[in-house]
Amino acid sequence: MTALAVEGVSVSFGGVMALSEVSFTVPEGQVCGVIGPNGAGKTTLFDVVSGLRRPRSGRVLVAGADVTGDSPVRRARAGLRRTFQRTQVFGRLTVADNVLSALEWRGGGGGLLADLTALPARRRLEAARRERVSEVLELCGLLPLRDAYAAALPVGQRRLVELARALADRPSLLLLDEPTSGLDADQTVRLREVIAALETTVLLVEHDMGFVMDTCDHLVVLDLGKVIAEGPPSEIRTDPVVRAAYLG
Ligand SMILES: Nc1ncnc2c1ncn2[C@@H]1O[C@H](COP(=O)(O)OP(=O)(O)OP(=O)(O)O)[C@@H](O)[C@H]1O
Repeated sequence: MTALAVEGVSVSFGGVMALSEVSFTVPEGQVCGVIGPNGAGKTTLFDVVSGLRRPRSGRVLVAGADVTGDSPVRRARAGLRRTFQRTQVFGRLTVADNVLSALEWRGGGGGLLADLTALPARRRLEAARRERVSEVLELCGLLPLRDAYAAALPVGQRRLVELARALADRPSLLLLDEPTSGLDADQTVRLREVIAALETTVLLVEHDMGFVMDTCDHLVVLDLGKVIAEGPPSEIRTDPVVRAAYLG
């Protein structure tokens, strides 16, 4: 099944075509990297897929459903999660509570009465949430830091907390914006392992070419708002058009 389809998407800012008739598809379970030089349109593409920006023309389909007119919140409810170039975590919450809060928004149902009486169903749900938090923290190598306040962490660890938050609810489509930025070498290896272990479809934008080549199944290369090449990393690495435009 196709997890994501971008069909003829164009975005312009004044006279600048940030995206021009961009089309590509990402099959379910694939890790797809979007690369390109500065100003190629990568962030704009992420904004269109996550719903922060409406394209002038074209469509975005998630799991076959046209979401072009849907808000970011609606897309999140449909299973899309995104991390940002600048990390977004709750500094005053612990690492564990950051992840727990990413699970909270569905609510446990039953309202105040259920809270007060701690109905068995409510307790089971709470236990399942806590278990999921531990699972995700372990996956991201954050278990030893579960009680640390996020604000006290260096940027690399905060980035992993943001990733853990994005993974908590088992997203169907995960968008990662510059995920290695701020990570040290060990954390970068951990990130690669986490992504490899996921069954989720991933779309990522990244400047670290070594990481991209090792992590992605498929690459889409943008230059000046246009797709100039796409294919597996081994082909992209040697593509003369890509080398001329980007890799040098
Ligand atoms: N809000 C905006 N207003 C005007 N022009 C914009 C805006 N956002 C992006 N652009 C322009 O659109 C083009 C694509 O920008 P975009 O940020 O999507 O590229 P990028 O590939 O993410 O670049 P980088 O790698 O530097 O983050 C650029 O020419 C940029 O100057």
